[in-house]
Amino acid sequence: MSRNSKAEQLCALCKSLFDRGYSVGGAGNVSVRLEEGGFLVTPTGGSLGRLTPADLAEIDAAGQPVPGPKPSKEFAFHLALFECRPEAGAIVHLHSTYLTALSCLEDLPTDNALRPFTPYYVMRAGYMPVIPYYRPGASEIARDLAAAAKAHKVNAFLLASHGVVVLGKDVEDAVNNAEELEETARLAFILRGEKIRYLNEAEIAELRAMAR
Ligand SMILES: O=C(CO)COP(=O)(O)O
Ligand SMILES: [Zn+2]
Repeated sequence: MSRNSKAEQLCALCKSLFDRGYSVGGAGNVSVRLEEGGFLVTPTGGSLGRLTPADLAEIDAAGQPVPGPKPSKEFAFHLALFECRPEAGAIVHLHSTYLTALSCLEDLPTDNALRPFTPYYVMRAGYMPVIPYYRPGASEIARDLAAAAKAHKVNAFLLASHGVVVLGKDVEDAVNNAEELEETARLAFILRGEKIRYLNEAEIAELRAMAR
């Protein structure tokens, strides 16, 4: 897909996320890998609901911002993930309500924030390791995400007390993964206190094989 089509698609899907309440205020950022090298990233501080291609920031293949709109303060973690996960074509970071609520729970298991109880969570995310809390924009987020992305071949990471980071083959895939995860977190809260039938190891293994 050309740079212009990717820019148009990124803006359209950011608006779609904003319109449905997955992002509010200036929260969240989205990036896409360009075929010619480099990346487009949403600008810092702006709403995801009102972006045009001219508002997008560009990072060159060497990881340096191209003169123009200032990239998200989280672009370092987007780059770190693109570097260690060459199959990822896009990254979505959201403060969506239920995933962020989940990220605020004390004593989350660091290897996986959500034990699987539906198949699409396993197929789209795998599971969801937790990165400790750091202030937004801190370089430690990039460091810890890179380490986690090397150790766990999954598409989603929960940033403690902050939000979620989701990978996908392209922007559409990353957005679909993020939507599925938010819905899974919502279900987890709806089911709190209920006796949940979790998927068993054989069921999870079958789903992981399908997702490959
Ligand atoms: O979600 C955010 C920080 O974690 C938003 O920051 P940016 O506006 O710089 O992308
Ligand atoms: Zn954030």
